[in-house]
Amino acid sequence: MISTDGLSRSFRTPDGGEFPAVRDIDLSVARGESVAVLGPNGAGKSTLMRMLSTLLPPTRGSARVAGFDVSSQSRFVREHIGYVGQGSGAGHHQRAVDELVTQGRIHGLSRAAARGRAAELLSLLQLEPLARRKTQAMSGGQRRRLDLALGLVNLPPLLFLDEPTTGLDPQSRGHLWDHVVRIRQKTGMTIVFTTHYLEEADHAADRVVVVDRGRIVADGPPELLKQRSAGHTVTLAVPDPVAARRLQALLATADRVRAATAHGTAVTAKVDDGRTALPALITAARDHGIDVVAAETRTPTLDDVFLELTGWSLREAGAFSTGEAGQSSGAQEDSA
Ligand SMILES: Nc1ncnc2c1ncn2[C@@H]1O[C@H](COP(=O)(O)OP(=O)(O)OP(=O)(O)O)[C@@H](O)[C@H]1O
Repeated sequence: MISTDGLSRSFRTPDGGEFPAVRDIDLSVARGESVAVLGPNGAGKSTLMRMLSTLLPPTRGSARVAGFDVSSQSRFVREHIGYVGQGSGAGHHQRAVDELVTQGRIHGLSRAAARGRAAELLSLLQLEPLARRKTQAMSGGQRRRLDLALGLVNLPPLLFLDEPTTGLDPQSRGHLWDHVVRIRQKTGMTIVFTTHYLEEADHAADRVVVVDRGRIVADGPPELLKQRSAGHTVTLAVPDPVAARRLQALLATADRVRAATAHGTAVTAKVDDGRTALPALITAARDHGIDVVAAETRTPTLDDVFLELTGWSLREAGAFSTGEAGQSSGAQEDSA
């Protein structure tokens, strides 16, 4: 369904230079797959999606989508895809049903067929009670559901969703994904979506492509990410940064520790079982004359997963915000 070869996109910088937003992407997506493109702000996710959906020409490399070249056959590509961009694409003055009918007409449906399609989609996305409501009077979650319906008007075999849940509360996010999963089960549609949220990728994707600084740094089923992040994270606070670096060096070679990172006066260690490791690590520190002033154990966050995959903390790589509990695990140069 999608096949790219060295797909790249650079942007001109104000000083006349070039900024490589997407670099040498070789990606292949099979018919019926659901693929999550995961990464921090500025990683290049939207740029990649916009190239694949013909909204932005590549500066190098090529891509075929639904059997057509995105550069030379963009019209045919567009006939085979749905695209739901970031933010609300829905207009602000029409009623929901009219938005859908207009979109159907744009896709070449007769008025009657467009009305029929609008009714089907309103039902599918449980928007029937809101059919006559103007979009500016809808909640964020309702508007995103309408956006999703708009992306489905031409019954595309391939749907692109660019951060479809940004700005929604957790309940509305879950609700929207339930719809996407159901539509996919019903239609067998191929779906490619971008997200910041590991749990969304886990819920709705067969495969996760992690993008960092314009490149693919990991590609595989969500289990791959979870396996990488299995276990616990133990954080020990010590009185000063020198003690933290000493403790990091000590823990980096300790039996139970898979990786250790120092950041300021905190040392974070990746372990299989935090409950048994925590007392042992505190004892090891004290045996070496390092005072531990505070300690905590927690399950890994997406930030930890990303750190393991890329050596970068998501929070440091961009203005990343998940709303999840948890702290940044440490600076790249401090990684053990
Ligand atoms: N039209 C543009 N002109 C100049 N730079 C751009 C343009 N579009 C994107 N960029 C830059 O390219 C990089 C990748 O941006 P992109 O929007 O693809 O990232 P993203 O992974 O989708 O981020 P986010 O999660 O914030 O949406 C960023 O550094 C961005 O500033």
